[in-house]
Amino acid sequence: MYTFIINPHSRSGKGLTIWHTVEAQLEQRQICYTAFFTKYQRQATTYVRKLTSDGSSRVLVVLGGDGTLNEVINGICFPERVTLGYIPTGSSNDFARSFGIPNDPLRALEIILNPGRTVHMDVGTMSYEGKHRRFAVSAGIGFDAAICHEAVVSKWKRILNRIHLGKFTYAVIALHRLLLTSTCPFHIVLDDEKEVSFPKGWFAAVMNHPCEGGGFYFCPDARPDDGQLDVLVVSGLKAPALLLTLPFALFGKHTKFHGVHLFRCKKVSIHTASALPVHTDGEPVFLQRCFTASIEACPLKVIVS
Ligand SMILES: Nc1ncnc2c1ncn2[C@@H]1O[C@H](COP(=O)(O)OP(=O)(O)OP(=O)(O)O)[C@@H](O)[C@H]1O
Repeated sequence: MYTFIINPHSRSGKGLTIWHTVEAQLEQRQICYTAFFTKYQRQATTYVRKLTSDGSSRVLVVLGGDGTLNEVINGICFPERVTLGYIPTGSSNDFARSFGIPNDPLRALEIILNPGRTVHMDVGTMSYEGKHRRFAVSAGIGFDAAICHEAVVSKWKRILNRIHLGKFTYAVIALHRLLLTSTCPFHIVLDDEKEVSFPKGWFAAVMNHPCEGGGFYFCPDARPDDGQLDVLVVSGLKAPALLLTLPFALFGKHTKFHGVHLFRCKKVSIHTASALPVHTDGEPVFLQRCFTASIEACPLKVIVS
C-alpha cells in the first residue's frame, strides 16, 4: 500500500496534471494506494504526523517540489518505519538531481514500484529559538535564504515554470536580490570546537546534498549518507565578484575561488550580527541571528533506483 502526498500547485499548477498521468498508471496496474492532496502550506506536515504516529510500516510517496518534501519529512514520527519515494514536480528538484531520480514522472513511478536500491539518507535538523526543523537537502542563512524568501512571492517562478525554465527561477531572483542584500559579520562554530569568523559574510549554506537552488553545487562533495554536513560560507567579495563566482557553482567549480570557504562537520552553529533570512530546503524560516544544524540519529530510507 502506497500513500501519495501530492502538491497539486507544485511547478505553478503542473503538479495536478502530472498526478493524473501517474494516477492513470496506478489504476491500469491495479496498484493499491491512497492519495492526499495538500491545500495549503504546512498541511503535509500535519497530515504525515497523524498518519505515521501509530508507528506502522509505510511507503510515503511525495509528488511535489523540495518544499513539499521538506514538509513531509518534518511530519514523520517513526523514521525507521518509513520508506520514502519521490516523484519530482517542483521548480528546482535538487533532491531528485542528487539521487538521480528521473524528472519523467512515469519513470520515477516505475522506480518506486520496482525498487532496486534504497539509500539510508541522513536527515538534518535546524534548531533555533527552542524550535526544530528537519531538512533533507540544505539549510542556510543570508543571501541564499533571501532568494528563497523572495521566490515565495515572486512572479518569476510562475513565468519561468510556464515556459519550462522553472529551474532558473532561483538564478533570476538571485540577480534581483544581489542589488538589495549587503554583507554582515558571520561567526561559525564547527563541532563545538573550531571557531571561524567572517567579517563580510554573504551567506552560509549547510548542505546534506551537493546542490541547492536548482542545481548550484555549493558543496560538490557532500554525500547524503556520510553522517556529515558540508558547510559553504561565502564572504569578503564585492557584489560583482559574487555575481561572477556563483555561475561556476552550477558546475561545482567555485570551490577554489577567493571568498569561498568549505567545511565538513557533524554539527555547526552559525551566528550573524544582524537578523537574516533563513531557509530549510528552500522553505523560509523568517529572520534569525543564530541557528544550529546537526544530523538526526535515525536516517530515512529513500528509494532511489
Ligand atoms: N495546495 C497548495 N496551494 C498552494 N501552496 C501549496 C499547496 N500545497 C503546498 N503548498 C506550498 O507550496 C510550496 C512549494 O511547493 P513545492 O516545493 O512542492 O513546489 P515548487 O515551489 O514548485 O518547487 P520547488 O520547491 O522545487 O521550487 C510549499 O511551501 C508548500 O507548502
